[in-house]
Amino acid sequence: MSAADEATDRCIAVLGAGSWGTALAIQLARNGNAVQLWARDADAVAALAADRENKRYLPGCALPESLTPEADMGTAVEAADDVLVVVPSHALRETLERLAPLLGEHRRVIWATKGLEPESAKLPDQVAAETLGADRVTAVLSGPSFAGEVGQGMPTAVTIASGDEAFARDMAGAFHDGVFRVYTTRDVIGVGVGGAVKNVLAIAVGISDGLGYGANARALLITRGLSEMMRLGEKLGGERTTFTGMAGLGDLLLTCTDDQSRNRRMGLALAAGNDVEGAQREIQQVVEGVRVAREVYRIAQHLGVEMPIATQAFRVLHEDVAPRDAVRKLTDRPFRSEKD
Ligand SMILES: NC(=O)C1=CN([C@@H]2O[C@H](COP(=O)(O)OP(=O)(O)OC[C@H]3O[C@@H](n4cnc5c(N)ncnc54)[C@H](OP(=O)(O)O)[C@@H]3O)[C@@H](O)[C@H]2O)C=CC1
Ligand SMILES: O=C(CO)COP(=O)(O)O
Repeated sequence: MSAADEATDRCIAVLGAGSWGTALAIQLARNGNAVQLWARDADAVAALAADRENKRYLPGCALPESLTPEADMGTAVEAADDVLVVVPSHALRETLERLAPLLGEHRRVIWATKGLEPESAKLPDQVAAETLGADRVTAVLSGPSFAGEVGQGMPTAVTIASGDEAFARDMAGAFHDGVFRVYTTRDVIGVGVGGAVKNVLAIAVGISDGLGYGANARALLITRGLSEMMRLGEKLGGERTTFTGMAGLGDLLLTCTDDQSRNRRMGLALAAGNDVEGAQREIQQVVEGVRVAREVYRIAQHLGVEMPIATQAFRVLHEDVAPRDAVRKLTDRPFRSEKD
């Protein structure tokens, strides 16, 4: 009997019905969980219920029967044992503030958001502690996982990080099946930093590829980008091994090298001469790296962490530096030890 045939009694509320929220909700439902899928827009919820598909964000992936679209957050949470939040990082605080009074004592919260809070540069776990209270049991899901492939049931592996090992194991069990693998760790900070910084680096690689700089430059940017991620991540308290795992190198490789990535496509569009707003309108989904680049630049400056690739991505995105000049700034740097 496959995991999908084994219905569990567990119900999970998924808050956010964009591409990733819908794909994760489908995976949970396929794996025998009841799912309440909440979106903020009642018309979008009605369309999900009528079409049994998310035509706007995840076309071609049928919603399993055990997945119920729901327009009222209170109703979705009331029916659920635990809650999965999948909104963009700029919407995380307001979503958790709405969620906090609905949680009761026992419900635990996991998010799959990858980014930093605009202006404060806080990681999602800091935003969660401030809005839900430091005692709330929480976790983060991250790793190399395009929504479309998860929606189609293609093999994927992710990491779930939590200070509460029982919650990490429970959520891993809710998701894990023959094609969707879950690893667990306690390193919430490292997983959060990996998921945020890779977005910015994917924009940088998209710019380089879009300018036609080739495979050597791509390998350079990914490898040295990983060093930047590690430098910042360790300074913030993440563990080195996390950055060579699924939520670090795994997601960095995926996002930098495949055109399913919206961040990579942003870089390609900038290299082709588009501006950020025009590219964002074309892509029509969240491009986390645009805002996150500003926050990564801010904390790197504040902490004195050298991040030349992320800095040049920030300058192209927010200071009107031409893509070609930004890449030249990187290649013009003096030679140095590879260990630095
Ligand atoms: N897509 C992917 O492959 C993956 C995405 N992620 C991460 O998941 C997070 C969500 O991204 P993703 O689903 O891809 O984004 P999408 O652009 O596909 O969808 C965004 C969703 O968030 C909703 N939303 C936006 N603002 C708010 C708000 N203020 N309150 C409530 N809902 C809001 C949108 O609703 P509306 O339509 O009403 O605007 C929409 O449903 C991001 O941090 C992303 O990095 C992680 C792994 C894979
Ligand atoms: O996080 C992702 C894959 O792991 C999705 O990447 P993009 O947001 O760049 O599309």
